[in-house]
Amino acid sequence: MEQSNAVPGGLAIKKREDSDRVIALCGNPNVGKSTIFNALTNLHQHTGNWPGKTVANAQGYCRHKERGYLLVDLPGCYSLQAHSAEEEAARDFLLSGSPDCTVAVCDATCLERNMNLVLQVLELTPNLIVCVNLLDEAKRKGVRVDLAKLSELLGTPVVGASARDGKGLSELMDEVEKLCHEPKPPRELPETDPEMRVHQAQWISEAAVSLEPQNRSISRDRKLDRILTSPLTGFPIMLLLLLGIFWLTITGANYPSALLSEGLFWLGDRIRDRFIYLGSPEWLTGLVCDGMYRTLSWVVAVMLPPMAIFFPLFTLLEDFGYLPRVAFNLDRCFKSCGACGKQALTTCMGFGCNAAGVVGCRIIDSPRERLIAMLTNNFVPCNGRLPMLISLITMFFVGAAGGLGASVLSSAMLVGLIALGLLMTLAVSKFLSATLLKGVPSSFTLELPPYRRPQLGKVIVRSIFDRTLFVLGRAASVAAPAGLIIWLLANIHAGGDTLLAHCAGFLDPFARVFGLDGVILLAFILGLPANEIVIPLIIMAYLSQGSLVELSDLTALRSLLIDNGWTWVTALCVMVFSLMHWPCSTTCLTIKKESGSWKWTAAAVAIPTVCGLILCFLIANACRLLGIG
Ligand SMILES: Nc1nc2c(ncn2[C@@H]2O[C@H](COP(=O)(O)OP(=O)(O)OP(=O)(O)O)[C@@H](O)[C@H]2O)c(=O)[nH]1
Ligand SMILES: [Mg+2]
Repeated sequence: MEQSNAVPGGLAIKKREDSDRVIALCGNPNVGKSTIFNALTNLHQHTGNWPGKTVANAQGYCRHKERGYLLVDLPGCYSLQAHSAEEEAARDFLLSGSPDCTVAVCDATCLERNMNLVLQVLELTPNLIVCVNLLDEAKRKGVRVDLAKLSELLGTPVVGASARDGKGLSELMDEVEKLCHEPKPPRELPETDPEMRVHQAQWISEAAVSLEPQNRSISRDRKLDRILTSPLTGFPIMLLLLLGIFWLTITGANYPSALLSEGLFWLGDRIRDRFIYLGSPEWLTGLVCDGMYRTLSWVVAVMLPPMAIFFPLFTLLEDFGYLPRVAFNLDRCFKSCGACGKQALTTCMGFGCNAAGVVGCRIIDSPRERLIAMLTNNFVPCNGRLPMLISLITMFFVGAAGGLGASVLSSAMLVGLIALGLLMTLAVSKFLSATLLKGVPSSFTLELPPYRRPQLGKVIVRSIFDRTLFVLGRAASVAAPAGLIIWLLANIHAGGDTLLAHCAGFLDPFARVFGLDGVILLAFILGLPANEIVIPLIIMAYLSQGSLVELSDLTALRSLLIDNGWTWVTALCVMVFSLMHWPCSTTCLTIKKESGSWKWTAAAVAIPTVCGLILCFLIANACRLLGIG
């Protein structure tokens, strides 16, 4: 049986059975709540080494000793006096009284700061378990926590854990079971005044924590911070790291991409033979094999390898704790444009997926700055657009010949494009904060988390299965129907010409003003559900118009594009337009949901599109005037 009841905090609790117990996981940001939640529920909440990843309550189911538990992962908060939307979500859920038991997750390396929240929750409910997490890190830093003493002082069960290695979780669930099935009677605790609580927290943690004198890892963190966040070295290192990531992505993806497309096309031919053998009518063979299957193969071959390399590399940096340092470096730039430095974090999330970046904007407290961050998130290319940019750079600017020089040049061009996107983000943020969204930038404190050694194997597996295959699945589910539409457009005749020719012809004069053509613009329009399918659609459309060539590699693709009138100027305009045009439909719907307004959603569509069109117009016409391209 499934039972559902809405509770404050924006979450409808869905129990499988009446006897299921509800467990809330609360705690300061970045202490490992979602890691514990994922380990117990086998779900995939976003984890990473920076505060503020979880922005809304999430729930998952787990069984322990034949009993069912519903776990609720709450956004991190420092206190129950909610200052931001996600703190409010956490507080409302705890105050609603629906959890049977609350687990307060603490960071063993800085217990004192965590104690404040623990004491506040304790005033709210006696059914509390304190989970002291990150014990492995504490050990490395010479911090020792006396768990028994802590339990005695707090009067609640205390469990130690290293959640990332799965240690202590079974003990935690044992305590949860005990507490859920023998709940403590409510006790009347007077509400402590905040200053008293601070002293109490200090006193408790001093009594329970002992420090070994030498502490090399803290001084190592400081040294590293001095290099990574200094005004002199911070920016060049950021650019070099980005260059390195793209270089690895481009060089690493080349060979598997070619292999995949060869394999998939070979399979396509076999499927076609089978269709013919079974006597399928020509239109059906064309529809399935040339329309749906081909588009799908292109999406898989072009997207899978770069994504399978880019995502793990990016996640490694995220888990290492580099992203907040990027935010720190870019803070001054964003602030001088009237926006919030935390926007750097949401911009980074946009690299994975713009919709995720938009949801992540909840970490920005001021509504004005949050809106600016949402409206400009699309200026960073998401993973659906990166492979397209990479293949165009390879085909038109570097040559598919390969070699170290070529791949470094490709990466440098990509970094240049991303720098352009970032510049546009800043320029548009400045424009918005001077016009429609006037205001003074608010100050914020962004905690720089300790550097953590990422778990290489786990990161690779997690980013391939959780992220790459998810994004690919979404793209593929759109690619097949889009392939079908383009095939139908290319094969249904009206008035002596195909529908595709009519549509492309209609758009052509307008598109040419901006250095594009009708087919390209049509592909961008049909690519609204997912950017990944734009290039496959362009290929399909050109192929259906002319002779059918076997497109086994980028050289063949380049000839196809050149045969259809492309020059490097066209490629440049397509790249710029890909960087700056309307967000995909998922991102648009997310912006509507987050901003609650169709007006701002329309602005989020119009702003990048207008910027892209202006830039393309300038590029195309400057080249035309100068007689180049
Ligand atoms: N060394 C170590 N790292 C851990 C442990 N538990 C979690 N982490 C890492 O700590 C970071 C933060 O973990 P999350 O689970 O995302 O933290 P959270 O409390 O959900 O964070 P927010 O949602 O931002 O409040 C991640 O990089 C984890 O891999 C642990 O026991 N040991
Ligand atoms: Mg979390």
